Amino acid sequence: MPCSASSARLLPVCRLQLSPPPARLRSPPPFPSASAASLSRPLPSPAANPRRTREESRMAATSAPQANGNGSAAGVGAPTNPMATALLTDQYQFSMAYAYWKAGKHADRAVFDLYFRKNPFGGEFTVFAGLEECIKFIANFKFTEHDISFLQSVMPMCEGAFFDYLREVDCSDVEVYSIHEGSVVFPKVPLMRVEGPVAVVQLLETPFVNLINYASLVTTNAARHRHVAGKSKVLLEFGLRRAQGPDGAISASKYCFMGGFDATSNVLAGNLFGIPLRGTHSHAFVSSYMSLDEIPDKALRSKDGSRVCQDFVSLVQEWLQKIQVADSLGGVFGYTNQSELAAFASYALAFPSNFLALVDTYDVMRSGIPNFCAVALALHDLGYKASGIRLDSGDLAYLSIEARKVFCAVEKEFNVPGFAKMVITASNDLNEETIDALNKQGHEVDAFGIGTYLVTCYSQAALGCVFKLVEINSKPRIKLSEDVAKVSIPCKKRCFRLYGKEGYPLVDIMIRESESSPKAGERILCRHPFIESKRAYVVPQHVEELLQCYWPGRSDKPRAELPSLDKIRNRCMQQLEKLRPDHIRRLNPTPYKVSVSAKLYDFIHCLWLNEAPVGELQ
Ligand SMILES: Nc1ncnc2c1ncn2[C@@H]1O[C@H](COP(=O)(O)OP(=O)(O)OP(=O)(O)O)[C@@H](O)[C@H]1O
Ligand SMILES: O=P(O)(O)OC[C@H]1O[C@H](OP(=O)(O)OP(=O)(O)O)[C@H](O)[C@@H]1O
Ligand SMILES: O=C(O)c1cccnc1
Ligand SMILES: [Mg+2]
Repeated sequence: MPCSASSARLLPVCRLQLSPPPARLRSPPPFPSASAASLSRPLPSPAANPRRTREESRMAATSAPQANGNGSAAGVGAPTNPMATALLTDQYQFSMAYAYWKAGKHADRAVFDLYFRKNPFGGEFTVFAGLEECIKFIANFKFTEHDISFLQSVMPMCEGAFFDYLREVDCSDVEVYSIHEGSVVFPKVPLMRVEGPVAVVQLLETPFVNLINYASLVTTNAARHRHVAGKSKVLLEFGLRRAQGPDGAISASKYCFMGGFDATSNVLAGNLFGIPLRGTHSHAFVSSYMSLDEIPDKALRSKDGSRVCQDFVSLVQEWLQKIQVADSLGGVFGYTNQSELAAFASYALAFPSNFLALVDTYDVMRSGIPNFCAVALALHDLGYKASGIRLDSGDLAYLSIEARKVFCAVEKEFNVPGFAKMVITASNDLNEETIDALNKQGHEVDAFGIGTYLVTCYSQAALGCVFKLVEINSKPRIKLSEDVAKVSIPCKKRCFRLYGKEGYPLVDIMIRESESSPKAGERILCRHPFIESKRAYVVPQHVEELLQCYWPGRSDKPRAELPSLDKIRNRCMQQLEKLRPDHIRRLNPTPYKVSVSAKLYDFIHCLWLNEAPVGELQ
């Protein structure tokens, strides 16, 4: 607890014994939960400063300068991060491009699959994100003269004509087929299939994997936090200060919103993507005040404008006295910290319609809560409705329950309808586990502010997406490994999600491009790609083709539109709701089935035998 020279005056003194102080993190006494209405309260309108709607943000991005005509023609705009340019790749991609070129192989038609091998966070689902940024990346893919000079300087061994070739390279002959962004996805199924001249697609490997990896990881993390918190809670992303640099922070804000968060504290993300902005205030604001004398203008006009209270601070003090002597509050509130009261009163004068106080700077129950109630009741006299409190330390279950008890008592004692439903926001190193623990203990938190664990994906550092060659010049290719999980699934494939009678997805199936699609009502054999004994007949009620054309290159396929962030978020929410609950539960979730057709199964194993040299025992 912070302490100043004048601590004797500042420290709250407890007159009567409060309910026993909690042993750290012990289970609290039970208390009825807040009504549904308090939990489903709509988000207050976003920050008052001019901000773009999500649609305007998209339009602005769409009109961003284009590096080449192709991107412009596609009208998809520039990547969010201006560092996402053609040089943002690993050096070995250029080495390979040169070797392909030297061998006259650079224009060979290659097909690569982008997929991951294992769901993150010990779960059995992943949310796919980052597609829009990949499409923006290829729409703008072009080497500038500056890039070419740099490449010449670092690859002096390469023939000059190679750089003339690079000057002409763009993604106009590349095709990208992708699962819709925001979809729930599973290991081994291609999230994207990228086709094109092998040298060019090879250059795309690193940036594509980079743009998908963290995006999908953090979206999944956000979706997991949403799942554990439940639909009715407000989730605020507070990670900017803790994220891995500005790009990590901006990406986190965008993708946490996609994964089900309601708002962010990150102002630039609000501006770029139209994500609702939310925020409270910090401890510094509270501790910057020393006394009530620091408030020069104490006047506050009533909400309806009909009258002016000349001394709002005195009104607050009157209310504090009433709280201190109120019988129904059990006379538990003694002397509160007056510098905290000054900070709250001052904040209320600045934001009378959105008053929210951080109540844990000195002592939550002995000072923060009564001071908050005094200011909130004074605001109520003038027709305003306070928003609530934020708890940022201590036992959040216990404190939220105790705070709610006080709000209920105040509502009754002073006949202030709605006071009991004051929003309680909690923050402080929250994550899936702590929210789960709070749920198990019982709590009265309405909104969670989550930073570090969410945006750094603390419990898993990377998703581990890979980009593997599956076909070249129409010849299927395979990558073998001692570890079966790492053997790639060859061939240009089409992928389908088969839904069962109850509307849940049953299994994803990959088939060779030449095979006919699975059809609703028709029985199909689904085989585990590598384990012979694992197979099942499925009669789907509904069949969904997963890979859609998002970048047609020179083909005449229609291009799927990139949806708005809101639409992607809705897709994510809906897909998670459609998934069988045992696939998303936290403890021992059931793996979702991923399969191949009988033909593809046979082909994989035939190619495997062909490519694997037969060992010889001596
Ligand atoms: N009832 C609870 N059950 C489980 N975990 C909780 C509960 N209440 C709080 N926590 C978590 O316990 C941890 C408390 O951390 P710590 O002891 O460092 O913080 P504090 O002392 O309360 O706050 P600070 O150090 O910021 O003053 C946080 O991660 C918080 O989210
Ligand atoms: O805890 P996180 O999930 O990362 O959420 C963000 C945190 O950032 C702020 O305080 P900060 O951590 O900067 O200071 P504090 O811990 O001393 O409050 C805020 O009060 C949260 O506690
Ligand atoms: O607005 C807040 O309360 C906030 C924002 C960022 C980090 N911690 C808290
Ligand atoms: Mg902290």
